[in-house]
Amino acid sequence: MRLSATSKRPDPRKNAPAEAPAALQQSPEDCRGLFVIGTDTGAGKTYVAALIAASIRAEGYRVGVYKPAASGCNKSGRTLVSEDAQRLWNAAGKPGSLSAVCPQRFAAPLSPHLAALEEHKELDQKKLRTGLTYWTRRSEFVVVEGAGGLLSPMGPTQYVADLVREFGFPIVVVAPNRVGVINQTLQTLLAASSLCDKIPIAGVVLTDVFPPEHFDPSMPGNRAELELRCVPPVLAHVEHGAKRFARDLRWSNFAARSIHGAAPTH
Ligand SMILES: Nc1ncnc2c1ncn2[C@@H]1O[C@H](COP(=O)(O)OP(=O)(O)OP(=O)(O)O)[C@@H](O)[C@H]1O
Ligand SMILES: C[C@H](N)[C@@H](CCCCCC(=O)O)NC(=O)O
Ligand SMILES: [Mg+2]
Repeated sequence: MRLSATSKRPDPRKNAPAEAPAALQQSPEDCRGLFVIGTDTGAGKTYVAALIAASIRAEGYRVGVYKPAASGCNKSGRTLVSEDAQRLWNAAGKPGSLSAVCPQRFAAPLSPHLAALEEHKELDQKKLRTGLTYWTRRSEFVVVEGAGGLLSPMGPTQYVADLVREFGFPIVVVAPNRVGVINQTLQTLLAASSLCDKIPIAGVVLTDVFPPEHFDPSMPGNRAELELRCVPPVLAHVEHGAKRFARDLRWSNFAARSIHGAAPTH
């Protein structure tokens, strides 16, 4: 770790300052990260990514959170608010600035580039990538959340998978505990191994998106089925409403530096 000021880990019991002082800025290539993808939109990425960010923060690290673009944002006065960005930012302890968590926000609940077009704008491909540097410069760890699934479009010819490949952080696949999850998870893992073949897959996290009263008979057995069929490990099963992971997982150990040395800056 090449921190210019100190290599000592901050005391997790003390409130970290909202903004890391300039002296704590580090080389972006030292930042370790995870890229949280889902089997689909609404799979539970934000819920799980927030728990991961909070867990790494509780280990005592400075955590950044990044969502390259969000759609389906709500209007608050004249600005568009991404609920995902807010949740991630809160979980990470409100580091840096909220607008840097998700610099490109659009209203329509569509693929971000189509949502941008609805507003007569263009999704800025460069900013999707450079926005990450804000976090890699000031954080020991960064948790990135995609939009939709791995093959959800991020432009006319671009996909979430392109960002996963370019950022170079290990993948966490979030899978919703409902009937259909086996097929969706295996398809996502296949797509990742084909489109992002150099990127390690840390594992799968199953999450109870529905409360117990929405029981479907696949729910009790989905974890075992996934464990049987997936090559990467099923790292966790997050129960509905859980505030933390049931098992004490050190998420910092699953995160890694970008395989490219540094995440892209252009
Ligand atoms: N373990 C859980 N307990 C309670 N609610 C959950 C859990 N996991 C997911 N959810 C809920 O399921 C819904 C979908 O989850 P979430 O918003 O995290 O999905 P997403 O994959 O981030 O979606 P998007 O593609 O819009 O980013 C949300 O209402 C979320 O609160
Ligand atoms: C509107 C959704 N919630 C999501 C975008 C999902 C795009 C899915 C496109 C597709 O795969 O068909 N936006 C977001 O994560 O910010
Ligand atoms: Mg989300």
